[in-house]
Amino acid sequence: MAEKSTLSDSKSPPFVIKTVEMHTGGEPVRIITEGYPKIQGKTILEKRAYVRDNLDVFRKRLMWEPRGHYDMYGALLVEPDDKNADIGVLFMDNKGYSSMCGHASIGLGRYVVDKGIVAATSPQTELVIQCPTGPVKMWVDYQDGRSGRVRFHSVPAFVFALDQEVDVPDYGRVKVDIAYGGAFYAFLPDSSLGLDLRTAPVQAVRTAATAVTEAVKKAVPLRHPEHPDLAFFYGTIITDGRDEYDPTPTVQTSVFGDASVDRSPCGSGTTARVAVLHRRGQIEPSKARQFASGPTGSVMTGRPVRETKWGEFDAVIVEVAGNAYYTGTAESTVEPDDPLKNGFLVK
Ligand SMILES: O=C(O)[C@H]1NCC[C@@H]1O
Repeated sequence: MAEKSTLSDSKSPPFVIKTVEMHTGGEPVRIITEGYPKIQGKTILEKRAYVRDNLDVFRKRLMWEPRGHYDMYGALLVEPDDKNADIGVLFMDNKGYSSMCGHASIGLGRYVVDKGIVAATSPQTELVIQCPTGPVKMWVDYQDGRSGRVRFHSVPAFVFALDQEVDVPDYGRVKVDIAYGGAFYAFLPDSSLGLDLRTAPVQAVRTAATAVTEAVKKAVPLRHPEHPDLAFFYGTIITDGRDEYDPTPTVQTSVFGDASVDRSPCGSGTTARVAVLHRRGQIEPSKARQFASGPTGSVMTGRPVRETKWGEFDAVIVEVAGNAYYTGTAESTVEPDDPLKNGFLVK
């Protein structure tokens, strides 16, 4: 990387990182477009490990305050090593680097088309994004020179455990379903935590979901069909318990990373939840279900498309769709003598 764009602590100006800012259903997507140091590694998982082990200060500077905020989310474009992919992406949040992110992928779908990284075709443009979890195929609506709604098929989603019992301090013994939708999530209804998603303050949901996450992490060793690096537990999604098909949205709040609250319905979580609903016979390919975010009410749709296998797991390809919008651009800078230049979080 050119000296000029390093975020180094050396004397003068030089640090400038450019970003395009979007949101999907209210959840921020900070797309890093210029100024990141060179990322080493052949495979996308090697690149993810490289940024985690060598460049984490850049994540903190862009995700944390004062340039970001507690619940900020970012996407870093990288060279794909999958020859069928149009771009590669690493995801970042307040804690680290996830393996798949639906809301960010929806934003990226538009960005890739609008930037001309993939030539736009009407009525929709097809593209593939290589995520750490694997390839995500996308269709971006494109009409009259404008990109719009985005649909994606992530890697096969699978149920890891149904009705897994865990002891959650302060909440008691609860049953969770655990599923993979590009990342591992636990699901449980609000009623089993003594909450009502429609009225509970977001802080109460954040606290309860985080307690479940900690309990599941302690109690349940995960297995990923291909990579031990992907066998990490990402978050807990509290639902309104309305699992049986209904044309009105079912509400869910996803709490992931370091107790970050998703403003969107959570695309990877929706993928995982559809796998659970499919396993329980509660959703059909012909009837997409609407999933609404607890904090904002924004909606994504999800439906199972076809059954498949991934390693030892019965799996399903899930289609999720949603809308992302641009909110601006930014150039982030650092002054070497700023005592808070590396970012901070106020909890
Ligand atoms: O849409 C998603 O998949 C996510 N949103 C923030 C955390 C998850 O990755």
